[in-house]
Amino acid sequence: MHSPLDPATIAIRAQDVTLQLGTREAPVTILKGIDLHVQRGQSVAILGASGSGKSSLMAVLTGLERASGGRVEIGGVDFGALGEDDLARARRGRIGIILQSFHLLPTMTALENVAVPLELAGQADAFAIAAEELRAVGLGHRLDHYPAQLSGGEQQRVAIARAVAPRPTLLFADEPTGNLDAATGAAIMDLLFERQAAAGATLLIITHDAALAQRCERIIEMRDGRILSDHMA
Ligand SMILES: Nc1ncnc2c1ncn2[C@@H]1O[C@H](COP(=O)(O)OP(=O)(O)OP(=O)(O)O)[C@@H](O)[C@H]1O
Repeated sequence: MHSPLDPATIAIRAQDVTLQLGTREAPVTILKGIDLHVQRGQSVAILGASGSGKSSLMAVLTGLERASGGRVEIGGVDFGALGEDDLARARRGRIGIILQSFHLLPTMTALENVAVPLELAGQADAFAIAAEELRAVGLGHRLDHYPAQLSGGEQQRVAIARAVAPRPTLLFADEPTGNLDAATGAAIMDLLFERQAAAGATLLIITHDAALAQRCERIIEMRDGRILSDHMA
C-alpha cells in the first residue's frame, strides 16, 4: 500500500509557492503561498473569481512560469532545479494542456496537429499513435481536415487527443468548454474524463462552472492568490 504522500503516487507537490510579476519598482504578488498535493489519477476543479490566480497557478505547475519562491514538483521532478532546456524536455513528456481556444496550428491537418508534437518528442510511430488517439475521440473520419474545416467541438476533440497522446502525468484544462455550447461542452467533458482515465493522468480543470466542478473528485477554490478551500466533491 502507498501512503497518501508517497512520491510514487503524487503527481503534483507544491510547497509554499509564490509568484511575483510586474516590475522591480512595482512588484505584484500573484500567488501568495500555495500548498498543494494531488494524487496521480485524481480529477481536480479549480474555481475562483476572475483574477484570483487560477491561470497563474496553472502557469507555475506546468512550468510555463517559474515560481518566485517555494517548490514545484511534477511527477517527482523538481521543476525549480531544471535549466530551461531540461525544463522544456520535462514539460513535453509530462504535461498536456487544453485551452479554451484550442490553439491548433491552422496549416496542419488534425492528424498532423496531434502527430507532429509526438514526433518532436522523439516518439516512434507518431502518426499511427495520433490516428489512434483521433479515432478514440471520434474523429477517425476527420484526420485530413484542417482546423478551419472542423466545428468548435471537433477542434476541442483534436486538442484533447493532442494533449493525451504523449501519455502525460498531468493534464491541464483551462476553461475547456468556454467556447462551446452547453450540449457540446458536456460531450467534451465526458470525453475528457474518459481519455484521462484511459491515460491514467491527473486532471486539473480551471472553470467558472460549478456544475462542471462537481464532476471532478476534488474542488479547490482560490481567492486572491491563495487556496481558500479544498475538499472532495
Ligand atoms: N504579468 C503580469 N504582471 C502583473 N500582474 C499580472 C500579470 N499576469 C497576471 N497578473 C495579475 O495576476 C492576477 C491573477 O491573474 P490570473 O490570470 O492568474 O487569474 P485567474 O483567476 O486565472 O483569472 P481569470 O478567471 O480571469 O482567467 C490578476 O490580478 C492579474 O491582473
